[in-house]
Amino acid sequence: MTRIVIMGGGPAGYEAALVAAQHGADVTIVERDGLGGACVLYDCVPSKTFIASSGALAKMHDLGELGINTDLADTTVDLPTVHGRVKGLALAQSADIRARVQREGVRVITAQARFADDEPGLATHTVEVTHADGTVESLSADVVLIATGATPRVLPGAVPDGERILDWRQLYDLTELPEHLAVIGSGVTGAEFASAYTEMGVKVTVVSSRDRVLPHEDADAAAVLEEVFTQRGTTVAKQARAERVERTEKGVEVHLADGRVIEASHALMTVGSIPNTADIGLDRVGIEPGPGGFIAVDRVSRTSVPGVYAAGDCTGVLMLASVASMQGRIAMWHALGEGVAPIKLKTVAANVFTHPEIATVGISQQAIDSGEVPARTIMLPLATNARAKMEGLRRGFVKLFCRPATGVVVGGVVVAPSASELILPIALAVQNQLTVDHLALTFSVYPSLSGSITEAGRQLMRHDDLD
Ligand SMILES: Cc1cc2nc3c(=O)[nH]c(=O)nc-3n(C[C@H](O)[C@H](O)[C@H](O)COP(=O)(O)OP(=O)(O)OC[C@H]3O[C@@H](n4cnc5c(N)ncnc54)[C@H](O)[C@@H]3O)c2cc1C
Ligand SMILES: NC(=O)c1ccc[n+]([C@@H]2O[C@H](COP(=O)([O-])OP(=O)(O)OC[C@H]3O[C@@H](n4cnc5c(N)ncnc54)[C@H](O)[C@@H]3O)[C@@H](O)[C@H]2O)c1
Repeated sequence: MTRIVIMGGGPAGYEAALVAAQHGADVTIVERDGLGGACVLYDCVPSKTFIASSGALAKMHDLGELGINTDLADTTVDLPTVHGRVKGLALAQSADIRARVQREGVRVITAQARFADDEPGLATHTVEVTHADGTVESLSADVVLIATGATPRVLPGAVPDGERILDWRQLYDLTELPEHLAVIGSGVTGAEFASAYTEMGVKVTVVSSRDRVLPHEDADAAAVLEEVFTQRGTTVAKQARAERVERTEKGVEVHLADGRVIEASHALMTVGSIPNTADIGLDRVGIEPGPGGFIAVDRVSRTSVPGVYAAGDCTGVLMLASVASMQGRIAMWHALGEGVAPIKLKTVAANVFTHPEIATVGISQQAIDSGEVPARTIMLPLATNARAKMEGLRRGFVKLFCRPATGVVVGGVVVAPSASELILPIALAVQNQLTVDHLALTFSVYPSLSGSITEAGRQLMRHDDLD
């Protein structure tokens, strides 16, 4: 029986464990915290639960237009209940995952894991496991999966103190909403929290080191979000690199590299994550971490060392829970000799959970505009969609991209309140190489937002294509 040890019990680790157990391997997960990993306990799940509450408030802002009068001044946020719900759901989901993997026969050890091979190049690997009480156990493995995830990056001049200078994992310990939150970093994490706290009625200033929010996302989508921010009174400081954050009597001062100073009551640091690869004994197996400490893997999650695989955020390959899970499963299928297709990153669907949401799949507009990928494109504003008008939605759009000659769908973007749900038909088309004709001829419900997707397909149909 193949002995598999998995370091880390996040989506990469636990999904891998389920696959390996299903294929009859002897599987152990070593997780120092709780199953579900940082994803379930501190990052993805808590943030989306918090956003569910802020989203409920966001909807109330727009009710007046639909003829429903609400007194927003009378609406209050019961923060202990919101935070209690965030933490409770995370713990419950972690417990569910633990029960599920244990039901499948996986051994779960709550401890810190590191490689302890006597020398690199051995066929059997040794994983040393240190329990909280200091006792040490040694595990032999034919295959090891490194799935240790990542941790918030700390700027030396802005070390989180859990009171005024916070990382996103400390937010749910606040007893009151911040009066004025400076969000440092405008990547996906920063944008999501800036949007959520804005909806919660908090004054927010986003500190973006670039010329816009969401520098890695679709530029038109980012522009919509900036419009919403402006409308709701959220400020975006652009070309603003935070050098340090100092505590003052009343709150914090964010000192920017160009000399500007932003005052706020709290600072939320969202300046990225670093992989948890520094203290896991990589040198004992002969793995040299790449730039930033990430572990290089191929498309079936192999590292440079036989018998050692890596998956998830510690590899730096699209830091998404869905990608981590798929990398973990692929590693196990490969290790156990099952037929496996290498991961295809061009088909990954992702969503930014702002209001409105921004969902993307496949080739980006930027790759098309730069000439890297030839494609025909269409952008339909939601304002032209009958259902959107009924719902009072003025912002947002559907973009669809297809190959010039064949009409095969290669990507798309949806900006809408439920973009995370609406992106699926486009993702299905990209994954299965469907054409714009397939979308065009599909019945969508009338009236519906998804009607804009089939309409985009119709507008990209070209019978006179000679290329
Ligand atoms: C605020 C935020 C929101 C996000 N929202 C989304 C989202 O909506 N959708 C999405 O797809 N992705 C989201 N992500 C990304 C997603 O959380 C990560 O991609 C995902 O957690 C990666 O899973 P993983 O298994 O690689 O690592 P993790 O979830 O980080 O799990 C790794 C686990 O390994 C443990 N570990 C580390 N070292 C050791 C060791 N030596 N021994 C034992 N255990 C160890 C850690 O304690 C941790 O529990 C979000 C990220 C952030 C920061
Ligand atoms: N909804 C989701 O799926 C979701 C949510 C959150 C995060 N994630 C994923 O997690 C990964 C990390 O995202 P992230 O947003 O946490 O990190 P990131 O690295 O993508 O963004 C951090 C941003 O902070 C900026 N920055 C760094 N130092 C700065 C400074 N001193 N001053 C001002 N700005 C500074 C960087 O330029 C960058 O734009 C991404 O791959 C993302 O897709 C996904």
